[in-house]
Amino acid sequence: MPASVLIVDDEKNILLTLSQSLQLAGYQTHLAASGQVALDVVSARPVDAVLMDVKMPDMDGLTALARLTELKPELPVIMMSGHGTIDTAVKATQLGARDFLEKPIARERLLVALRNVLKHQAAMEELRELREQLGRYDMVGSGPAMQRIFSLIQRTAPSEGRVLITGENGTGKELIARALHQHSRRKANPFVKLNCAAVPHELIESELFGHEKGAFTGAVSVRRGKFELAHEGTLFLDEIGDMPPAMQAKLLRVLQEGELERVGGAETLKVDVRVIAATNKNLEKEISAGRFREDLYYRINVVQIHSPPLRERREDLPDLIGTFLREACAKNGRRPLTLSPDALSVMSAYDYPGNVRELRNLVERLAILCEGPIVTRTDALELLPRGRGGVPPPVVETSTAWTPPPPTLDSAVVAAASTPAPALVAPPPPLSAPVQAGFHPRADKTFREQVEDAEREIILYVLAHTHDNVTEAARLLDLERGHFYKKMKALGLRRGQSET
Ligand SMILES: Nc1ncnc2c1ncn2[C@@H]1O[C@H](COP(=O)(O)OP(=O)(O)OP(=O)(O)O)[C@@H](O)[C@H]1O
Repeated sequence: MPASVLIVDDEKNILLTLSQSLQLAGYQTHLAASGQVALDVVSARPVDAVLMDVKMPDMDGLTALARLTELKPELPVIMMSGHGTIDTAVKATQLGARDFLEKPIARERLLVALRNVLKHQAAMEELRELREQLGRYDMVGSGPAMQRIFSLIQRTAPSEGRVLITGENGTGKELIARALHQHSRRKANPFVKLNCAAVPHELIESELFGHEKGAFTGAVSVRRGKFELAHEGTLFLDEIGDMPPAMQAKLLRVLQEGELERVGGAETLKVDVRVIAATNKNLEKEISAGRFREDLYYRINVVQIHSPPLRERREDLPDLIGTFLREACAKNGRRPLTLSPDALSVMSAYDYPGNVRELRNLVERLAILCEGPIVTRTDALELLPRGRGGVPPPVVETSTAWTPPPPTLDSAVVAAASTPAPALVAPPPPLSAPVQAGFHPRADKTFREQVEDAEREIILYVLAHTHDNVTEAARLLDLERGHFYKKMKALGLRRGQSET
């Protein structure tokens, strides 16, 4: 769609000349002979940029500029004047104008200014989108379920096929949708999301299709809907099972014909959008209950990706916890925490009814509250809600130690593209460390001896984790290197013991 520019000037000749120049350069133009008309146009039509004269009768350009920025803060405005003084230019910039052109305006100068503001606008939108997505693209997990998901993403993303993502809340459905978009041919275009459960039923139509000014009470200006905003990109319809039946019929029409009308509008708009839908409901049951249209189900369910609950893929827990712990420590400005194997087994036994979202929150809480450099079994037990999910296992001797997180989706997809082998992500070998960080009171030892045993275990564990790197081990335990050596000596420890 060509960008549309609103030109505002009380001189008809100027309006026509500028309009002609812009149309020749491929822009769509709207004309307004006064500030008030400009405000009306902007609230009635989608406009991408405004070119406005400063000196106009009735409402001068600077007043109109102030009102415009109030109405549409993101809309770029270029001011122009034949009597331009530095003062006016400064004032215009303070009021939010993106550029200031002096009349008579050379065509080239005008086109450059316009290109710049539109480019800047697009970059800002991209940045906003990127910020929103930051940290949400990397999909962690290397177990069979995640490998199946990676493989489906890899095969489905480049196609135009609609995808239905199913799974409980917090299992990563949105991440999968974003990954599909990121690895599709549409990735340079918008990814737009609508959560059908979060919008009141009476507003969902205007959210999806947009509305004209005055279409209903509160429609004070024209608004593009999510379909229009996602043109040439991807529209992610989250919680589609909550879409009201009347809307399901309208959605079906857009999916079949690629056409829609804004609410209250007569013009038919063509849209090119790939729809990805997600639900935590069983849509087949919803169809049997008469709450979901069968024909819509078949339209959206070309490929189905199921994201299993976390309790059914516990093998991903070490990677997820490791990644979240690293992120949370960095975010909260603290040194990386190390998770003891016993803390990991406590955390692995819990059921996570809120799935990965709950795990992420719990780990962030750990990164804030845990006092020592190592997360112990006690820390983990204190963290988990009581009476829900799995029972923490008894303390057992374990050699399961820290495993670094595997590659993220990006590298996994690349790897899979060059190697058709079934394993998209090869989990790194576990570190073999004879570790036991739990505490068992013993009658045959003094308190001092038991403290020393515990110190010995911690030091051996950290040495195993750092492959016997004493400097790194001391850093992890927050000890001076010299002090750490002394401690090892006092406890009868030497390097190399941790590997045995
Ligand atoms: N495999 C994963 N790797 C890393 N983070 C993940 C993974 N899966 C989910 N998450 C994180 O868990 C949180 C919830 O994920 P997301 O919003 O994608 O779930 P959802 O299934 O769409 O949830 P809802 O159904 O409630 O909308 C996010 O913070 C996301 O980054």
